[in-house]
Amino acid sequence: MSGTPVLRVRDLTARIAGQEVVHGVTFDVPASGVTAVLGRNGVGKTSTLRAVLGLIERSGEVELDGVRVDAERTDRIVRRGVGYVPEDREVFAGLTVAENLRLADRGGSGGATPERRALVDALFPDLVARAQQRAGTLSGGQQQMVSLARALLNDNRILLVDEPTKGLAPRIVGEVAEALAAAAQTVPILLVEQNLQVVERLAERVVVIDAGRVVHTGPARELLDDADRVQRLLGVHAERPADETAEPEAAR
Ligand SMILES: Nc1ncnc2c1ncn2[C@@H]1O[C@H](COP(=O)(O)OP(=O)(O)OP(=O)(O)O)[C@@H](O)[C@H]1O
Repeated sequence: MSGTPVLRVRDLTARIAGQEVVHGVTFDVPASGVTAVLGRNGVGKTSTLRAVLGLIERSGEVELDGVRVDAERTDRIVRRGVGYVPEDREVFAGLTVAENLRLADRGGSGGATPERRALVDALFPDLVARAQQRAGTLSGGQQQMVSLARALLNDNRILLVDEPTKGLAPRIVGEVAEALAAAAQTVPILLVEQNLQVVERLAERVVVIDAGRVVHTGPARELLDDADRVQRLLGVHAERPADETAEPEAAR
């Protein structure tokens, strides 16, 4: 891998309610593009993201742009420029789209600038049209766009995006993937994703986790081209986009 990684994770261990769920994971995230975190259900992908953010008890080393942040509180890590798009989207259902975005603005030098607002408006024209609509009345895909837009408003060094296409209809999965691809032109993304077509579309590199441990890292293409290894590591068959009969959800 060339260049200094934006995120270096070394021997990261995480606990939930005293029980260890991530057992010493080590990986790097390059300073550009999309790095996908793959693995079967319940292997510790979400917990790894949450441990990086300090949302759950953890030990080990986390470096952001060469600076150790593993002893810092979540709010400090976020202010250093780590954006989080959680699995459940977590939009404020009773607030409008515009209010959701306004609340997400971190302010100060890392907050929304006119340029960043323009970028978000260009990426999500549907949200501009629905600025006064309550977020709770949006579709799942639109709520995902709000969640992504909130993270993109701020000046982040990296985005941690957790299963953004989960539960979405195939057409909407494509739209979310397009938005992520455009976002990845502006900020490196660490993406938890189970849909291998989306991984193939977006990711340059993969980190595969099994039972709380990293079992494979490397170029996405190399893994996805190796059906036996995909089956062994992920327990699924790699569905190729060219395969018109493939049901995206079948890859989960
Ligand atoms: N709040 C919790 N309390 C207790 N155990 C939890 C909690 N959240 C997660 N776990 C356990 O931690 C382990 C890792 O879960 P995690 O959500 O990180 O996995 P994951 O790979 O992201 O799974 P999924 O693909 O299902 O989202 C699992 O065994 C899970 O049961």
